[in-house]
Formats: sequence, structure tokens, C-alpha cells
Amino acid sequence: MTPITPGSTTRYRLVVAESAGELARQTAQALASEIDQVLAQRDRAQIALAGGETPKATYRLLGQQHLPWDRVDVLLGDERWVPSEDPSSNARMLRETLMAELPGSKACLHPVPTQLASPEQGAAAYADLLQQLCGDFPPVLDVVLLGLGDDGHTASLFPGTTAPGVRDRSVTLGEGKGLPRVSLTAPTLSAARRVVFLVSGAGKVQALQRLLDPEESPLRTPAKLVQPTTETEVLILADQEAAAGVSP
Ligand SMILES: O=C(O)[C@H](O)[C@@H](O)[C@H](O)[C@H](O)COP(=O)(O)O
Repeated sequence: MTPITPGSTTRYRLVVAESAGELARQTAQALASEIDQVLAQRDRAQIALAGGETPKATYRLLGQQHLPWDRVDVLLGDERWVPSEDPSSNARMLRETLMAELPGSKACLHPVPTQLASPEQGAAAYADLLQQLCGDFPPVLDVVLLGLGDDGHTASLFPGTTAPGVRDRSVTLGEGKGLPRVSLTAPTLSAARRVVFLVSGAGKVQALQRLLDPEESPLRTPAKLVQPTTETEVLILADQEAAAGVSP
């Protein structure tokens, strides 16, 4: 594993919404616009979406956007290693939000195959899928939507675990919140053409401040490891609660 060095030159654009509801609307619009732009130039779009609680309202609104969803490959930024019907499954959450009804239900969801015998097999299978859809390492996704944990993790790159330091493959094992996980790695997240963070709630104030701090250590805040190689800025969509500690 490559040592993680503090500091980054990543440029962030922070957009603050007045409420959680407005944040969901703005995020759904931003994602729909990004997908639209990709599909104007290519046959298919590959996106990776965050799990957790925050994006649910966004995904319900995104699934109502009139896009050619059958041309959109939806992957997961990370997945808990649980059966697909488990309440903590991110794929289940996507089926119940983004894909709950037309037109979003036409999207091509590619869940992490948690029916396989082990997380190791699941990670290897997901890496093969990413190579098929997005090319050799690092695979290039069109859009990645990421959440931000109050401890500075994103996807399943949790501080104090080995996952953030994995740089030689596209998918890795992780552990967090008491569950084994499969996660896209920092190089894969960084290779995406467009990276969007979605951050909501007072509990994320410190994590967001640290994410925006160029001197913050990725060891303490692994979300800092998402550093787009395409020099594009990272868009951070937050509500006023989460952005309360950010100096104007
Ligand atoms: O599977 C997961 O848990 C997510 O992918 C994870 O990275 C999430 O985005 C953050 O933990 C924020 O979660 P909340 O939105 O629930 O605060």
C-alpha cells in the first residue's frame, strides 16, 4: 500500500442549499444534468452512487427525471456485505428510491454480488464488471456521487482501516459501522470524470470543514483521497446545517 501523504491540490466548489429538501432537489438536478451531458456524447453513461441515508430523497427525485435510463449503468460506490433484501443493503435502498417507479426503474442497476461466497469474491467480480464497463485500471466512471461520514469517511474508506490506502486495484474490502463491505478505491473514485459530494446535517460540520481544508490529513479524513485526476473541481452540495462551520 502506498503511504498516504497529507495535503491536496483538489479544488472544491461548495454550493449551499437552504434546506435538506432544496438540497435533494439541487442534487437531483445536478446529477440529471451530468448524465444528460454524457448521453449527448456517448451511448451509455456509468455512474456510481452513494449509500446511506442522506441521498434517499435525492434518488427519489432523480428517478423522476426524464432521462433515457435504459442507457445508464448504475453502480454502487460501496456496499455492505449483506443479502440483497437486507434493510442495510445499498442496492435495496436504490431499488426502493431511484428505481421505485418509472422512468428511473428503467436504469441498469449493477449491484455488488453479495450472493457470492465471500466479500473477496464479490470485490473481484465487481472489479471485473468495472473493467468491462469503464476500462482498465483505474476504470473511468462518468459521475460519482459520494456521501461524507461524520468521521470523514466516504464510500467505505473508513479512517483507521486499510481500505483508504489501497491504490493498486479498483475495488477493495472494507469494514465500517460493524459490517464487512466492498468499496471502490480512492484511485477509482479519483478517476471519475465528475465527482459530487452530498453532505447534510449538523453532524457533518467538522467533516466538511476538514474536507475543504487543503492541509487536512487523508489519514484522518479519507474523503480527502478523492482527488480527480482530470483536474476538474469537486462539487460539494450541502445544506446550511452542514456548511455552518465553513468560513464564507
Ligand atoms: O454505505 C454507506 O454507508 C455509504 O456509502 C457511506 O459512505 C455514506 O455515504 C456515509 O456513511 C454517509 O452516510 P449518511 O448519508 O447516512 O450520513
